[in-house]
Amino acid sequence: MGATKTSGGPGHAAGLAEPILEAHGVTKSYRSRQGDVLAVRSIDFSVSRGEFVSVVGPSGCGKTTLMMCIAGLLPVTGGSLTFRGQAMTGPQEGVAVVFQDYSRSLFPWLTVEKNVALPLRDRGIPRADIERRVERALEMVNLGHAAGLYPWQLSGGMQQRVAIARGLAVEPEMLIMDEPFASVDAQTRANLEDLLLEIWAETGTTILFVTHDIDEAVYLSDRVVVLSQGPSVVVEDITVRLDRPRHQIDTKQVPLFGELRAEVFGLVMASDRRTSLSGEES
Ligand SMILES: Nc1ncnc2c1ncn2[C@@H]1O[C@H](COP(=O)(O)OP(=O)(O)OP(=O)(O)O)[C@@H](O)[C@H]1O
Repeated sequence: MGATKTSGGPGHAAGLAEPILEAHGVTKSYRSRQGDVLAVRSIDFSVSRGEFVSVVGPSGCGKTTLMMCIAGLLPVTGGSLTFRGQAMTGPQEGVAVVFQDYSRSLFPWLTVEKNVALPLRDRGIPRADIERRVERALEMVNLGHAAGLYPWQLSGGMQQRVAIARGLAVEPEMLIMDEPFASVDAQTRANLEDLLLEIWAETGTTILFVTHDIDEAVYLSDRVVVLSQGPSVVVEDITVRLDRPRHQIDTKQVPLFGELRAEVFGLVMASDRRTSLSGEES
């Protein structure tokens, strides 16, 4: 299965041009005892329906902050965010979030199926519908057999699959994933990446994915958005024209994969270096 310079996948089907998310001049600062901390300076980018977009940038540049704003969990300080053309003022029905730390996001006293059902109960979804959605979401992450187990009876990779199932059960139009595979070993990570690509192809859900891993960003995405050192701006928005479906070995051997990887790596390093040379923290 060779990967070439052509594109494919749900994000490249008809309708790609329709933006589901738009960020215009998004600014976010935090109040602290030492004064205001500007985390995000002015972010402009958009995501089309069905796209898989990764966000990378130096540590502390404001990736999580930006995702929290896009999820509607933090108010922006300036600029605007629109989801499906409507200004966002808080959490959206059609958006689900999966965080890195599954050990803190799953409730140990609830079974796997109850953990997955939780956000559906919060949304007042009828019981029969909840059962159907939980079953389907667990099947999608190959955990149908584990519905009655507790999180502490599962491996790290399985727990992260439960967290993904919980996001999928909401049947979101957009799934935000903040370093979801950072806490698992390399082999599990590769398996989870491929599982996520299969789910994306099957559901057509728009995915906004934060990662520190540049190979992962290039491997998974239609586009990689590179942020500067914080307070962040978008320094580059790179289109990944690698064939789909992708393959852990074959895709990574294609020259274009290496070129894209080097380009993204260079941008992140340059941004980091500019900051350390100037001695600026923000
Ligand atoms: N609640 C908060 N109060 C004050 N400052 C904060 C708060 N949360 C984050 N920050 C600051 O905002 C900046 C961006 O943090 P953020 O966690 O969004 O970056 P990040 O790119 O996700 O980091 P990493 O890559 O290390 O996970 C940092 O300077 C951080 O110290």
